[in-house]
Formats: sequence, C-alpha cells, structure tokens
Amino acid sequence: MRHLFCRWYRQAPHRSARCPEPLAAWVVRTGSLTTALRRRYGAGFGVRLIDEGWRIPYLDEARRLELRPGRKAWVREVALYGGERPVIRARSVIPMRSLRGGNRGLTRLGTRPLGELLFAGAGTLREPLEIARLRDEDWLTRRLAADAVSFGRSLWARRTVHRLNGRPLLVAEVFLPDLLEDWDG
Ligand SMILES: C=C(O[C@@H]1C=C(C(=O)O)C=C[C@H]1O)C(=O)O
Repeated sequence: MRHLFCRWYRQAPHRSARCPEPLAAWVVRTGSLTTALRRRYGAGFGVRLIDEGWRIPYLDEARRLELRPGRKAWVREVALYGGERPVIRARSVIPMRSLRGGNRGLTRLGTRPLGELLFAGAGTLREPLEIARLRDEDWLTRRLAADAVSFGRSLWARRTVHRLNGRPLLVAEVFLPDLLEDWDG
C-alpha cells in the first residue's frame, strides 16, 4: 500500500481539524509533554527507546527540515508510557549540523526524555505546531502506530521544529488511544 504524506494543519485543531476536545488539550499543549505526563502518571511515566541512529529521514521530514533528500540524520523513536501502556509514540529527526554547538548530548539520551533537554533552559525556541488527523495509510501511522489503528479510532499527531541552541530538530508525536483511558480531564 502506498504510504501517504500526513496532511498537517497550522491552525489549532479544535477549529480547523475537529480534534475532539479532551485530546485537543494534549495536542496543542505548548509546554513539555514529558512534564505533563510525569504530572499525570508520576512514577508510572517512562520512556522506552524503540530505535536510535543514523537514518535517512522520510521525504516529509526532510522537506520540513530543508534537508537534501537521502541525507542521513540522527533519528530517535520512543514510546512514552503511562503505567503499563504506551500513550505517546514520538519520532525525532536531528540533522547532522544540529548536533554541533553543545547539542551532542542528543545522541546519548537513551531512556532520558528528549523534553528534559528541550525544555531545560532558555536555549530552545519552537516553531508553530502542526497538527494532523492520521489516516491508516499515512506513513507516520504505519511507522509509529500501526498497532493502534486496529482500535478503529482516529489518531492525531503533531510535529514541531524545535531550535536547540539555534539548531533545528523535528519532533513528531502520535497520541495513542490509551492516553484518554479513564481520562478525568
Ligand atoms: C519534546 C518532548 O520530549 C518528549 C520525549 C521524546 C523523547 O524522549 O524522544 C520525544 C518527544 C516528546 O514526547 C516533550 O517532553 O515535550
């Protein structure tokens, strides 16, 4: 099956893309997801490293980072857990040039949340959020949440270009159905 590009929106999801309200609060959150998940799950929060290394980004990612297609970047994929269940799947793409200038720690994170670096000091800026309602055939769905598609519910994702010490990295997050299980708002 041909994998489609995600249709990213720049507007807030509840206006333009009809993201259901309880989820929209997570999707448009401007602070650290790590901090929010820790607040919600406490010691039940954890990061499971799925893959990390020099990879060729998808064309969608290369374009957003203005990278030459086919040029490798440092790619990190994780699942963020709330208790026993994954609630977020994340994929970060870090161009080679972004690993300079004090950013070398980005390749040595392991199970330390990326958000701890990105939201640590004043050294990070972020570009506007992009939101997507994922379709089963979108490459991001297939890559990060193929198992969640069987729930038959729409999956939502967001992506942001963060600038750590002025250097860009793309972070995409898919919000899994379990994030809203026993949601009390
Ligand atoms: C960007 C953040 O970091 C989170 C942790 C990530 C990781 O450890 O790879 C990736 C994306 C985020 O869900 C955040 O906390 O907002």
